[in-house]
Amino acid sequence: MIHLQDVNKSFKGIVAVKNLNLKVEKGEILGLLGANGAGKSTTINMLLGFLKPDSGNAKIADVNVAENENEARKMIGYIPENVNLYPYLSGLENLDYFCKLAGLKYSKAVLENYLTRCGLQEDAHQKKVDTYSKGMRQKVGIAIAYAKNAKVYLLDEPASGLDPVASNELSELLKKLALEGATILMASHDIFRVKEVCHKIGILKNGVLVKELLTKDVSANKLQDLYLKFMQN
Ligand SMILES: Nc1ncnc2c1ncn2[C@@H]1O[C@H](COP(=O)(O)OP(=O)(O)OP(=O)(O)O)[C@@H](O)[C@H]1O
Repeated sequence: MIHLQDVNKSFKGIVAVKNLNLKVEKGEILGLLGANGAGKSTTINMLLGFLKPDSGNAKIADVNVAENENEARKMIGYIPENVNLYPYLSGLENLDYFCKLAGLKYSKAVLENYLTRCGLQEDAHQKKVDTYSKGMRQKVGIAIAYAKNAKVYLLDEPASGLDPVASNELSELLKKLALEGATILMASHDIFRVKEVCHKIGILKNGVLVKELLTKDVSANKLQDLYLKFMQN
Protein backbone atom coordinates (compact mmCIF):
# COMPACT_ATOMS: atom_id res chain seq x y z
CA MET A 1 0.00 0.00 0.00
CA ILE A 2 2.84 2.38 0.85
CA HIS A 3 5.77 2.09 -1.48
CA LEU A 4 8.87 4.25 -1.68
CA GLN A 5 11.17 3.43 -4.57
CA ASP A 6 14.70 4.87 -4.69
CA VAL A 7 13.49 8.15 -3.27
CA ASN A 8 15.90 11.06 -2.94
CA LYS A 9 15.25 14.50 -1.56
CA SER A 10 17.65 17.34 -0.80
CA PHE A 11 17.15 20.92 0.31
CA LYS A 12 19.75 23.27 -1.18
CA GLY A 13 22.40 20.58 -1.16
CA ILE A 14 21.43 19.17 2.25
CA VAL A 15 20.43 15.54 1.85
CA ALA A 16 17.17 14.84 3.70
CA VAL A 17 16.38 11.40 2.21
CA LYS A 18 18.76 9.22 0.24
CA ASN A 19 17.92 6.19 -1.93
CA LEU A 20 14.99 5.27 0.28
CA ASN A 21 13.21 2.01 -0.47
CA LEU A 22 10.38 1.02 1.80
CA LYS A 23 7.17 -0.98 1.64
CA VAL A 24 4.30 -1.16 4.09
CA GLU A 25 1.59 -3.68 3.26
CA LYS A 26 -2.11 -3.62 4.09
CA GLY A 27 -2.65 -4.38 7.78
CA GLU A 28 0.95 -3.53 8.67
CA ILE A 29 2.32 -0.86 10.97
CA LEU A 30 5.79 0.45 10.22
CA GLY A 31 7.65 2.52 12.78
CA LEU A 32 10.21 4.92 11.39
CA LEU A 33 12.79 5.71 14.05
CA GLY A 34 15.46 8.34 13.76
CA ALA A 35 17.08 11.29 15.49
CA ASN A 36 16.09 14.90 14.80
CA GLY A 37 16.76 15.66 11.16
CA ALA A 38 16.91 12.00 10.12
CA GLY A 39 14.36 12.50 7.33
CA LYS A 40 11.18 11.12 8.90
CA SER A 41 8.96 14.14 8.28
CA THR A 42 10.40 14.64 4.79
CA THR A 43 9.40 11.05 4.01
CA ILE A 44 5.87 11.59 5.29
CA ASN A 45 5.60 14.90 3.43
CA MET A 46 6.54 13.19 0.16
CA LEU A 47 3.84 10.55 0.76
CA LEU A 48 1.37 13.37 1.36
CA GLY A 49 2.42 15.18 -1.79
CA PHE A 50 3.51 18.26 0.19
CA LEU A 51 7.04 17.68 -1.12
CA LYS A 52 8.10 16.16 -4.43
CA PRO A 53 11.00 13.70 -4.51
CA ASP A 54 14.01 14.86 -6.55
CA SER A 55 14.04 11.33 -7.96
CA GLY A 56 12.27 8.05 -7.31
CA ASN A 57 8.62 7.39 -6.55
CA ALA A 58 6.40 7.69 -3.50
CA LYS A 59 3.29 5.58 -4.05
CA ILE A 60 0.08 4.93 -2.19
CA ALA A 61 -1.70 1.82 -3.50
CA ASP A 62 0.16 2.09 -6.81
CA VAL A 63 -0.80 5.74 -7.21
CA ASN A 64 2.29 7.87 -7.73
CA VAL A 65 1.72 10.73 -5.32
CA ALA A 66 3.71 13.29 -7.31
CA GLU A 67 1.65 12.52 -10.43
CA ASN A 68 -1.77 12.16 -8.86
CA GLU A 69 -1.75 13.93 -5.54
CA ASN A 70 -5.52 14.19 -5.13
CA GLU A 71 -6.14 10.52 -5.83
CA ALA A 72 -3.46 9.53 -3.33
CA ARG A 73 -4.65 11.94 -0.66
CA LYS A 74 -8.16 10.49 -0.77
CA MET A 75 -6.70 7.31 0.67
CA ILE A 76 -4.63 8.98 3.37
CA GLY A 77 -5.37 9.98 6.94
CA TYR A 78 -2.65 12.28 8.23
CA ILE A 79 -2.22 12.70 11.96
CA PRO A 80 0.41 15.32 12.79
CA GLU A 81 1.97 15.67 16.22
CA ASN A 82 -0.61 18.32 17.07
CA VAL A 83 -3.97 17.71 15.46
CA ASN A 84 -5.50 21.01 14.33
CA LEU A 85 -9.15 21.29 15.24
CA TYR A 86 -11.54 24.18 15.77
CA PRO A 87 -11.23 24.87 19.52
CA TYR A 88 -14.70 26.38 19.95
CA LEU A 89 -16.45 23.50 18.28
CA SER A 90 -17.04 20.17 20.00
CA GLY A 91 -15.33 16.96 18.90
CA LEU A 92 -18.59 15.94 17.27
CA GLU A 93 -18.93 19.26 15.43
CA ASN A 94 -15.32 19.10 14.25
CA LEU A 95 -15.84 15.60 12.91
CA ASP A 96 -19.06 16.64 11.19
CA TYR A 97 -17.36 19.71 9.68
CA PHE A 98 -14.35 17.85 8.30
CA CYS A 99 -16.54 15.07 6.92
CA LYS A 100 -18.75 17.61 5.16
CA LEU A 101 -15.64 19.25 3.68
CA ALA A 102 -14.85 15.84 2.21
CA GLY A 103 -18.39 15.60 0.85
CA LEU A 104 -19.56 13.13 3.49
CA LYS A 105 -22.75 13.74 5.40
CA TYR A 106 -23.32 11.41 8.34
CA SER A 107 -26.09 11.33 10.93
CA LYS A 108 -25.25 12.32 14.49
CA ALA A 109 -25.48 8.68 15.56
CA VAL A 110 -22.97 7.60 12.93
CA LEU A 111 -20.57 10.43 13.84
CA GLU A 112 -20.84 9.52 17.52
CA ASN A 113 -20.12 5.92 16.64
CA TYR A 114 -16.91 6.96 14.84
CA LEU A 115 -15.77 8.96 17.86
CA THR A 116 -16.54 6.10 20.23
CA ARG A 117 -14.75 3.60 18.03
CA CYS A 118 -11.71 5.85 18.08
CA GLY A 119 -11.78 5.86 21.87
CA LEU A 120 -13.25 9.27 22.68
CA GLN A 121 -15.41 8.82 25.77
CA GLU A 122 -19.05 9.66 25.17
CA ASP A 123 -19.34 12.48 27.72
CA ALA A 124 -16.66 14.37 25.76
CA HIS A 125 -18.32 14.23 22.34
CA GLN A 126 -20.23 17.48 22.81
CA LYS A 127 -17.65 19.37 24.84
CA LYS A 128 -15.58 22.06 23.17
CA VAL A 129 -12.24 20.90 21.87
CA ASP A 130 -10.40 23.59 23.85
CA THR A 131 -11.18 21.54 26.95
CA TYR A 132 -9.62 18.39 25.43
CA SER A 133 -6.27 16.85 26.23
CA LYS A 134 -3.78 16.23 23.44
CA GLY A 135 -4.73 12.55 23.42
CA MET A 136 -8.41 13.40 23.00
CA ARG A 137 -7.65 15.70 20.07
CA GLN A 138 -5.68 12.93 18.47
CA LYS A 139 -8.62 10.57 18.81
CA VAL A 140 -10.79 13.10 16.97
CA GLY A 141 -8.06 13.43 14.31
CA ILE A 142 -8.05 9.67 13.84
CA ALA A 143 -11.86 9.58 13.84
CA ILE A 144 -11.83 12.11 10.97
CA ALA A 145 -9.50 9.86 8.97
CA TYR A 146 -11.55 6.81 9.91
CA ALA A 147 -14.84 8.42 8.91
CA LYS A 148 -13.26 9.37 5.57
CA ASN A 149 -12.43 5.69 5.14
CA ALA A 150 -8.68 6.24 5.01
CA LYS A 151 -6.74 3.23 3.82
CA VAL A 152 -3.38 4.61 4.88
CA TYR A 153 -2.55 6.43 8.11
CA LEU A 154 0.56 8.59 8.30
CA LEU A 155 1.43 9.70 11.80
CA ASP A 156 4.25 12.08 12.67
CA GLU A 157 5.39 11.70 16.28
CA PRO A 158 1.90 10.73 17.42
CA ALA A 159 2.83 9.76 20.97
CA SER A 160 5.01 12.71 21.82
CA GLY A 161 3.66 14.62 24.79
CA LEU A 162 1.04 12.02 25.63
CA ASP A 163 0.85 10.63 29.15
CA PRO A 164 1.38 6.86 29.44
CA VAL A 165 -2.34 6.06 29.55
CA ALA A 166 -3.11 8.18 26.47
CA SER A 167 -0.08 6.79 24.70
CA ASN A 168 -1.21 3.26 25.44
CA GLU A 169 -4.73 4.02 24.22
CA LEU A 170 -3.26 5.37 21.00
CA SER A 171 -1.24 2.17 20.55
CA GLU A 172 -4.33 0.04 21.01
CA LEU A 173 -6.28 2.15 18.54
CA LEU A 174 -3.56 1.87 15.90
CA LYS A 175 -3.40 -1.90 16.36
CA LYS A 176 -7.18 -2.08 15.95
CA LEU A 177 -7.06 -0.02 12.75
CA ALA A 178 -4.34 -2.29 11.35
CA LEU A 179 -6.40 -5.36 12.21
CA GLU A 180 -9.26 -3.80 10.26
CA GLY A 181 -6.91 -3.52 7.25
CA ALA A 182 -5.33 -0.09 7.55
CA THR A 183 -1.75 0.48 6.44
CA ILE A 184 0.10 2.61 8.97
CA LEU A 185 3.39 4.45 8.97
CA MET A 186 4.39 6.26 12.14
CA ALA A 187 7.48 8.37 12.64
CA SER A 188 8.71 8.34 16.19
CA HIS A 189 11.56 8.89 18.62
CA ASP A 190 10.03 6.44 21.04
CA ILE A 191 11.77 3.07 20.74
CA PHE A 192 9.56 1.34 23.28
CA ARG A 193 6.30 2.56 21.79
CA VAL A 194 7.43 1.53 18.32
CA LYS A 195 8.43 -1.88 19.62
CA GLU A 196 5.02 -2.27 21.21
CA VAL A 197 2.86 -1.11 18.30
CA CYS A 198 4.68 -1.79 15.04
CA HIS A 199 5.16 -4.94 13.00
CA LYS A 200 8.20 -3.54 11.22
CA ILE A 201 10.79 -0.98 12.16
CA GLY A 202 13.01 1.17 9.98
CA ILE A 203 15.90 3.16 11.39
CA LEU A 204 16.77 6.33 9.47
CA LYS A 205 20.06 8.11 9.89
CA ASN A 206 20.93 11.23 7.89
CA GLY A 207 18.25 10.29 5.36
CA VAL A 208 19.50 6.74 4.90
CA LEU A 209 17.55 3.68 5.97
CA VAL A 210 20.35 2.01 7.90
CA LYS A 211 18.30 -0.88 9.25
CA GLU A 212 14.95 -2.54 8.63
CA LEU A 213 13.74 -5.30 10.93
CA LEU A 214 10.70 -7.19 12.10
CA THR A 215 9.60 -6.27 15.60
CA LYS A 216 9.06 -9.89 16.56
CA ASP A 217 12.75 -10.58 15.98
CA VAL A 218 14.01 -8.11 18.54
CA SER A 219 13.45 -7.35 22.25
CA ALA A 220 12.92 -3.76 23.39
CA ASN A 221 16.34 -3.70 25.02
CA LYS A 222 18.03 -5.12 21.96
CA LEU A 223 16.26 -2.59 19.78
CA GLN A 224 17.47 0.19 22.02
CA ASP A 225 21.06 -1.09 21.85
CA LEU A 226 20.83 -1.40 18.10
CA TYR A 227 19.40 2.09 17.73
CA LEU A 228 22.06 3.65 19.94
CA LYS A 229 24.77 1.81 18.06
CA PHE A 230 23.54 3.20 14.74
CA MET A 231 23.26 6.70 16.17
CA GLN A 232 26.80 6.63 17.55
CA ASN A 233 28.54 5.25 14.45
N1 LIG B 1 11.78 22.75 4.09
C1 LIG B 1 13.07 22.49 4.36
N2 LIG B 1 14.04 23.32 3.98
C2 LIG B 1 15.33 23.06 4.22
N3 LIG B 1 15.76 21.96 4.87
C3 LIG B 1 14.83 21.10 5.30
C4 LIG B 1 13.44 21.29 5.07
N4 LIG B 1 12.75 20.25 5.62
C5 LIG B 1 13.69 19.44 6.15
N5 LIG B 1 14.92 19.92 5.96
C6 LIG B 1 16.17 19.28 6.37
O1 LIG B 1 16.11 17.94 5.95
C7 LIG B 1 16.65 17.07 6.94
C8 LIG B 1 15.60 16.07 7.38
O2 LIG B 1 14.59 16.76 8.13
P1 LIG B 1 13.25 16.07 8.65
O3 LIG B 1 12.40 17.17 9.20
O4 LIG B 1 12.69 15.22 7.59
O5 LIG B 1 13.79 15.14 9.82
P2 LIG B 1 12.99 14.39 10.98
O6 LIG B 1 13.57 13.05 11.09
O7 LIG B 1 11.53 14.49 10.74
O8 LIG B 1 13.39 15.25 12.26
P3 LIG B 1 12.51 15.58 13.60
O9 LIG B 1 12.55 14.34 14.41
O10 LIG B 1 13.30 16.71 14.21
O11 LIG B 1 11.15 15.99 13.16
C9 LIG B 1 17.16 17.98 8.06
O12 LIG B 1 18.51 18.24 7.82
C10 LIG B 1 16.35 19.23 7.88
O13 LIG B 1 17.02 20.36 8.39
